[in-house]
Amino acid sequence: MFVLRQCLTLGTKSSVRNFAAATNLVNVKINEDTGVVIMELNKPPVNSLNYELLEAMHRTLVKLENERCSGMILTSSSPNTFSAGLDLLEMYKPTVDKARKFWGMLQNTWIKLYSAPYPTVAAINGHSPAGGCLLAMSCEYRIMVPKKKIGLNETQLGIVAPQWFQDCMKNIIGSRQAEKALIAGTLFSSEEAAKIGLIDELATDKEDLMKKAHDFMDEQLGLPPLARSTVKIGFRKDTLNRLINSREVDTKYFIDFIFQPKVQESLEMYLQALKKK
Ligand SMILES: CCCCC/C=C/C(=O)SCCNC(=O)CCNC(=O)[C@H](O)C(C)(C)COP(=O)(O)OP(=O)(O)OC[C@H]1O[C@@H](n2cnc3c(N)ncnc32)[C@H](O)[C@@H]1OP(=O)(O)O
Repeated sequence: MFVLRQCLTLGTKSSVRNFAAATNLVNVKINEDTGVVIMELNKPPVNSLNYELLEAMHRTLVKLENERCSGMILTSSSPNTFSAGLDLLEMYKPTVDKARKFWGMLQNTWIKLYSAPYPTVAAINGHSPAGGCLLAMSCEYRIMVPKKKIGLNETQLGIVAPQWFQDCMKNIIGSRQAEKALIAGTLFSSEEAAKIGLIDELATDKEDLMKKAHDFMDEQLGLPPLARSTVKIGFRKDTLNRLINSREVDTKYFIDFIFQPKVQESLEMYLQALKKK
C-alpha cells in the first residue's frame, strides 16, 4: 500500500495532478484517486511567512473548497525547516498599510486552515518556530522528524504571541504547560514536543514522516466526513470566533505593538544575530 502511495505522491501515476498555483511559493499536488492533497511550502531557504507566501497558501485553501479535497498534508520543500515563522522583514520598519495588509492575510490564512472541514496533517520535516508552530498547531495532527525545534518562542524575541496563537497551544497541551512555554518562549526539541503532546508522533526520518502522514489520512478517510468535520469544527469554533469577532482589534494591537521603538530595536538585533550566524 505504501509503495503505491509513494508512487502516487511522487507523481509517477497519472492520478496525481499538480494543482495550478499562481506562484511557485507552494507546490500543491492532488491525488485524483483519494482526493488527498499535499501542500508543500516552497519559499527557500526557510519558508518565512511573508505576505506573498501567506497569500499563496490562502489562495490554495480557497481553491480547495471547490475541489474534491478529502484531506491535506502540509509540509515543506526546505531540507531543514518546516517554516521559520513570520517573516521578520514584514515587521521590521514596515509602513502601517503594509503591516495591516500582512496581518490581515495571516488572519485569513489561519482562519481557512484552522476551519478546514477535511483532515489536515502537518508533516513537520524541520524546525518550526513561532508562526511555523502556529501552522503546525492549526492542523489536526502533527508528525515531526527527530532533533528539530518547535514552539512559540516569541517572548525570546521581545514580542508576544497573539491570543489566537496562545489559544491554539492551550488547546493542544493544556493551559498550565502552555503558560509556562509561552512565558519562557520555549523551543522544544521534537522529542520533548512528543512528550508533552505538542506533536502527536515522532517519525524516524522524512520517508517515515510521509508514511505516517498518509496512515493518519487513511484512518480519517474511513470516517463519515460530515460527522468528522462537525466534531472538529465544534471543538475549534470558540477559538475561531474569538479571532473572527475581534479581527480589527487584533490588527490594531499588532500594529501598535510592532511600531514601539523598543520592539523595533529587538527585531533589529534579532535580525542582525540571524545574519551573523
Ligand atoms: C504582536 C507581534 C506578534 C508577532 C508574532 C510573531 C510570530 C513569528 O513567527 S516571529 C518569527 C520567529 N522566528 C524565529 O524566531 C525563527 C528565526 N530563524 C531561525 O531560528 C533559523 O533561521 C531556523 C532555525 C529556522 C533555520 O536555521 P538555518 O537553517 O541555520 O537558517 P539560517 O538561520 O541561516 O537562515 C537562513 C536565512 O533566512 C533568514 N531568516 C530566518 N528566519 C527568518 C524569519 N523568520 N524571517 C525572515 N528571515 C529569516 C536568515 O536571516 C538567513 O538570511 P540570510 O543570512 O540573508 O541568508
